Amino acid sequence: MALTQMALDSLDFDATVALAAKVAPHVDILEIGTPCIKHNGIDLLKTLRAKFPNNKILVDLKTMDAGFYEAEPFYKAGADICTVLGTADLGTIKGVIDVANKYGKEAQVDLINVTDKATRTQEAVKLGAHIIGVHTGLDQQAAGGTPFTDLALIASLNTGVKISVAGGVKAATTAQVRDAGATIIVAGAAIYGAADPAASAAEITAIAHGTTGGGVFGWLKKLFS
Ligand SMILES: O=C([C@H](O)CO)[C@H](O)[C@H](O)COP(=O)(O)O
Repeated sequence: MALTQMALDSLDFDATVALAAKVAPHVDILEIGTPCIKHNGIDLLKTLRAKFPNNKILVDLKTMDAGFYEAEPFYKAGADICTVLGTADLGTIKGVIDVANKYGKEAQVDLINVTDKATRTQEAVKLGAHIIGVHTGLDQQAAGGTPFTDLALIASLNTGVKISVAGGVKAATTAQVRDAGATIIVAGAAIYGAADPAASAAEITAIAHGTTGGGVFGWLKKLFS
């Protein structure tokens, strides 16, 4: 069983709110992606927080400095999770963890572009990170990257801390990611690029939650639908 997170990566405020309305009933967490939060700012978080009280909201700040100072307004405005870059100084990572704890929320350390992912994960866990983010970014995906090898490495550490996985995950790979140890499965393009985003989100969540197989079962279901 893993939770699902839908990455809202549009730059358009109204289109983001409209897409969130379609997918919110079918996912656990709404993510305001980095380009989206940079373009639209904290007002978008306030709008989504008010409209979707039943979803957790992750704000993908990818903070690189001034962790406590940068993340605090977002937790105050209703974010459940903010991200901080694993490449940042340990003091920055600690700042986001500290402010998350101040508000009873969670901090996610994103391993994108971290060279020694095992060591940084252990350091982040020691600082009290709530979630480790295994992440193959959009540019890395364009060069053929996938998150599977990194996921196997981080899962093998058995830290006991939640693992979020992002990087081109789709319905066909959700079961693989779930079974490899993901606690949170992120999907962006697979949902917003689908003809029916709500149906795509529901399919991915059913597999992540384990209420449908996604493997042979999912394949047979598709064959006969
Ligand atoms: O975090 C992301 C990226 O860095 C831009 O903010 C994406 O939201 C994340 O990669 C999930 O999107 P997909 O890879 O399209 O599933």
